[in-house]
Amino acid sequence: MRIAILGAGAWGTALAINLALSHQVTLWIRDPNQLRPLVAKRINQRYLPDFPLPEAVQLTSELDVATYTADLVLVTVPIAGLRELLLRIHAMGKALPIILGCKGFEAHSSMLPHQVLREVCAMGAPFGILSGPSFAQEVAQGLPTALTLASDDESFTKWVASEIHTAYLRIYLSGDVIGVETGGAVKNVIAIATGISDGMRLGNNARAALITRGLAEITRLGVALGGCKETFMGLAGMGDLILTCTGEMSRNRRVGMMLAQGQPLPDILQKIGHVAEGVHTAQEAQQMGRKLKIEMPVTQAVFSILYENMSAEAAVKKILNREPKTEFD
Ligand SMILES: NC(=O)c1ccc[n+]([C@@H]2O[C@H](COP(=O)([O-])OP(=O)(O)OC[C@H]3O[C@@H](n4cnc5c(N)ncnc54)[C@H](O)[C@@H]3O)[C@@H](O)[C@H]2O)c1
Ligand SMILES: O=P(O)(O)OC[C@H](O)CO
Repeated sequence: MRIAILGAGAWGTALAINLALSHQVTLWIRDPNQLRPLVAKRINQRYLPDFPLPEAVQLTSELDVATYTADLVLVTVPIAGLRELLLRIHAMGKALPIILGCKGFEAHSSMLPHQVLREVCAMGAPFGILSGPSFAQEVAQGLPTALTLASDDESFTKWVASEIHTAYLRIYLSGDVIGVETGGAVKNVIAIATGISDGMRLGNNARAALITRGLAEITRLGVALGGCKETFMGLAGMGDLILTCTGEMSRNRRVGMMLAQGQPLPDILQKIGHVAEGVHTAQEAQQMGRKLKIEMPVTQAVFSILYENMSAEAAVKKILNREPKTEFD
């Protein structure tokens, strides 16, 4: 199969390396200045160093070249670039089957990735969401990884899963697009919270509490948005939450650890040099929680630290001083 991967950050590059084992892969790079060194060295030095691109991966910064003969398009740009990219695809006038790999809510509209897709490309081509616990470096290394592929179209997910699963990449199917996307978006906010907690050396008990109560608020929001409760116990819910809250490779967790050291957010983002989707998603999730009257104390705490100048110490105190309540709503 011919697969176009649109977005040459860590995630797009890792998927290109993995999928090139069994498919013809073209990797689209938005920035021509990033394309030149990639073509010359065949290593994505900025976003995924140490992993050479197999010869089979073709490289281009021309969107029509990348998608011209593609049987499947995998979108791996950050959510901030999703709408612009989809508008460009739409303008080409082709109804391409698309898998979305970004995690977050769109800034200002609070839309999930598939909602942006539906708004921009109402052309009726099937689409799906690929999510779950997956650090790009480990996928590039060929280490075992399990992902969830969600779509309204079961025959489409079955076809895509049969094509993209490999010996080390196992794909589970789901019909719950909203649940899978909400889990992938909000886990990044909770990972910032656990990073803050670990950076403050609040201990293992505090981290376990944040993960568990974080899962409770992700589930409340996801169900209110139309997701299924059980999805949040799966790979795109609890699975990705555990990975991102505990894995040293997580950019969102690292943002939290640096916030705990008192570093200013712009400096942190510059040092990380990659997207940390939880930073913007904290804003959108906090607003949605308020609008839908859903209790999201951990998200609120991260929002207050990021956008309301609240100290991490004050945020911790506020969470702990809440009235006792029953564990399950
Ligand atoms: N890295 C991972 O382990 C991983 C795993 C699963 C999912 N994801 C998701 O994939 C998405 C991309 O993450 P990443 O890790 O590849 O990011 P990254 O920071 O490694 O790379 C970002 C890439 O997107 C490009 N970019 C930045 N702004 C853009 C815009 N406005 N329009 C188009 N392109 C833009 C950059 O040039 C770069 O190529 C995110 O939503 C992330 O949550 C990442
Ligand atoms: O490094 P993070 O925090 O963006 O997390 C990457 C992936 O989403 C983990 O599944």
